[in-house]
Amino acid sequence: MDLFSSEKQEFRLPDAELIYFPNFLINREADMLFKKLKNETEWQEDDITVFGKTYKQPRLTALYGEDNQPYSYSNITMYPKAFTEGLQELKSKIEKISKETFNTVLLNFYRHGNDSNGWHADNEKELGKNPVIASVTLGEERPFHFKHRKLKEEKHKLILGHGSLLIMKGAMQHHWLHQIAKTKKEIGERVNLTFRKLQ
Ligand SMILES: O=C(O)CCC(=O)C(=O)O
Ligand SMILES: [Fe+2]
Repeated sequence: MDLFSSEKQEFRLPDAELIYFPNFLINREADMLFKKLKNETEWQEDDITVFGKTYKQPRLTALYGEDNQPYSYSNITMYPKAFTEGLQELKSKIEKISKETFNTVLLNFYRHGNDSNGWHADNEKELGKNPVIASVTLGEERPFHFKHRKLKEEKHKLILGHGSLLIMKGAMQHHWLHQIAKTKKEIGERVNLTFRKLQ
């Protein structure tokens, strides 16, 4: 029996459901997966255009999916590679604990503290009405900031640790924004996976 993976924190928030499993993966498993994903993922470095100016996206990304449906966000269109066995295994484990299903995973590789993911919501049309997003963290822990679009006092931070799983669901992607901010601290690498369901 895995005592750790059943430990669960549920956050009561207006217009959102947030569930956190700090020890979703045991350390040894998380260490192995971090190395494997860091080395074997087909990472890409995309350009983003903001107000007519083009920048390098401040992190590496990769998309894997069960079918060939492309995924577009922030003026970037990504074409999925086929799920690997390792990703498939992780997906099954998440589906079991969350009782949800997923068909796509977007991976982010934060190389250092200057890599980030700016304020956004995962509210693309193809994710359906109330997207369920399952987010796994490996490697360096980073704070995950989230704030309500209208209720200004609703601004929070959750430290996402190595081997953790965060589920965002309900109306969260309509009413809240989230980010991984840059930091000047000397920190290590982090791999994040967000499992999603494209309709
Ligand atoms: O790196 C994270 O924890 C968040 C990633 C994220 O928000 C995204 O890929 O949409
Ligand atoms: Fe996101």
